Amino acid sequence: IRNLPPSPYPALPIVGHLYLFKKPLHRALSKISNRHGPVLLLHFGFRPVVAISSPSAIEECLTRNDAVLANRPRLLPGKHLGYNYTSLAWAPYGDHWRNLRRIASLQILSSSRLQNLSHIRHDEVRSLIRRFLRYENQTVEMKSMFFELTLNVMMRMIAGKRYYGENVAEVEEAKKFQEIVTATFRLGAVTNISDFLPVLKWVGGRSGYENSLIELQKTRDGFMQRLIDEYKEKASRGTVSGDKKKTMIEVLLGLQESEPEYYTDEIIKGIMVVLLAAGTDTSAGTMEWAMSLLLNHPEVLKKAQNEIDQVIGNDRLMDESDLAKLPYLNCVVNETLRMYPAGPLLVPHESSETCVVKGFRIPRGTMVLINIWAVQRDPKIWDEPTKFKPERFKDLEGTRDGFKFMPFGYGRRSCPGENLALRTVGLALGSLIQCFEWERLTQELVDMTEASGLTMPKAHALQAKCRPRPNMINILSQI
Ligand code: HEM
Repeated sequence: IRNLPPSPYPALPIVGHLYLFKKPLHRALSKISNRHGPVLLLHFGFRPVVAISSPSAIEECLTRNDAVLANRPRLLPGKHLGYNYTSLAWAPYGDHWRNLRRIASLQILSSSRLQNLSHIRHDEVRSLIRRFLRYENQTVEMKSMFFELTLNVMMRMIAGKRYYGENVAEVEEAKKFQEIVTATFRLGAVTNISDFLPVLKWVGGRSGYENSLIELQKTRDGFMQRLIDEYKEKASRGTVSGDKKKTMIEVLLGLQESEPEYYTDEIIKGIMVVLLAAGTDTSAGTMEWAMSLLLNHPEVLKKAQNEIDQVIGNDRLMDESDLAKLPYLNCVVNETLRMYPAGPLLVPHESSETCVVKGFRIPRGTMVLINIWAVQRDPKIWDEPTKFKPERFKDLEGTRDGFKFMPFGYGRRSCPGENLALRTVGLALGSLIQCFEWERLTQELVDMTEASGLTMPKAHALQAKCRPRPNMINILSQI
C-alpha cells in the first residue's frame, strides 16, 4: 500500500508542523483530527508522527498491530533518566523489555504482592487524614498532599522508607529525596522542542536541558544505589524482612542472588525510578481532578458519601477491601479518568516495521500518539462528553470494550500499575469522602483548565476547605 495518512498543509522546513501546536498537545491534535480524520500524519521537525483518534483506529493499532507498535521512540528523558533506554517504560520492544515487564507484573505489582503491602497504603491514608484534621476550616492546597501520599506509598513499597510528613526517620536523606523529586518533575514537565529538531541540536551541541538531565541522573542514581547498598548490608547482618512483607528492593535482591548477571544493580535502580516516575504524579493528579470535580458537583459528592455511609457506616474507616462494594465511588473514579486521563496520549509508541492502519501506511520508525483524550470526549461516542456524570459508568458493562475508554492503555505496553493505581486512588478518595465535609473556597466553581505537560496537570492547583463529619468524630479521635 502506498498511501500515507492525510497531513495538514503546509509542513514548514525544519519545524514541520510544530507551528500548529498550541498547548496542550492532546487538544491541538484533536482539533486537527476533526478536520483531517482519525489517522493523521505530522512532522515534528524531522520526526514523522502519526496521531490516532478513533476507537476503531486505536483497536487496529493495539490489537492486530500491537507487536509492531510496541516500540518506544528514543526521546531524551528515556536516554538520561531511563538508563539509556533500558528502563521498563522506555526500553525498546524485545527480550529485555519482556523480562522487565514479567518482573513488574509477577514480582512487583501482582495482586498478591499488592495485597501483602496493603498495610502501607492504609497507614499512609490514615496519616493523610490526620494531616487534614489539623487543617480544619483552613485553606489546603490539595495536590501536594496527594503527591506526598503517593510518594510515601511508593517509597515504602520500594524501600520501606517514608520521606514526607511526620515520623521521617532520616531528615537529611528525606531532604535529598525531595530535591530529586522536585527536579525530576521540573525537567519532565518540559516538552523539549530541540529533541524533535535534530538540526538545531547539531548546531548547538548539548542543550542546557540535556545537561540538567545528566546532572539529575547522577544524583538520583547515587541515591538509589545507597538504598540498595543499605539492604545488602542488612542482608549480610541477617536482618531482612519476613517473606510476606518484603519490600520491592528485597524481592529484587533475592532475584539478584540467583541470577546476578541479569539482575544487576543497574536493572534494579531502573525499576525503582520507573515506579516512582510512572506511579506517583499520575495517581496524585487523578485524585486532584477527582476532588475538583466533586467540589464542583456537590450532589455527586453527597451521593458517594451516602453510599459509603450505607455500606460501611460510621464505626470504622473504609479499607481497600471495601472498594468492590462501592460501585458509585468506582464510577466517580472512572468518570474522572475519562475526562482527565493522566496519559491523554498514552506514552508515545513507535513502529518497528511498516504497518497498515485504516488502510494507511505507517512507515517504520514513526512515532505513534494514541489520543485517548479525543476518544473519551468524542460526542459521537459519549452523551454530553464534557459533563461529569459518573452514572454513565453504571450501565457500561465491560467499559474497556470498543476502545472507548482506556485510561491505562491496552495491549503489551499498557499500564502494569493499573491495579495499584485504582486501589490507591479509590482508598484515598473514599476515605476523604467518608471522614470530611468538603467545600470550595468561594461560590465560584473550581477552575478546570489543563496545563501543558505529559501527565495532564491542572493549570491552577486545587485549594479546598474541609471539616470532620460529626458522625465520624468518634473514629477520627482514635486514629
Ligand atoms: C491513575 C494512575 C495511572 C494512569 C492513568 C496510568 C496510565 C498509564 C498509561 C496510559 C501508560 C502508557 C500505555 C501505553 O503506552 O500504551 C502507562 C504506562 C506505564 N505505567 Fe501507568 N498509569 C497510572 C499509574 C501507574 C502506577 C501506580 C504505576 C506503577 C507503580 C505505573 C507504571 C507504569 C509503567 C511502568 C508504564 C510503562 C509500561 C511499558 O512501557 O511497558 N502506572 N500508564
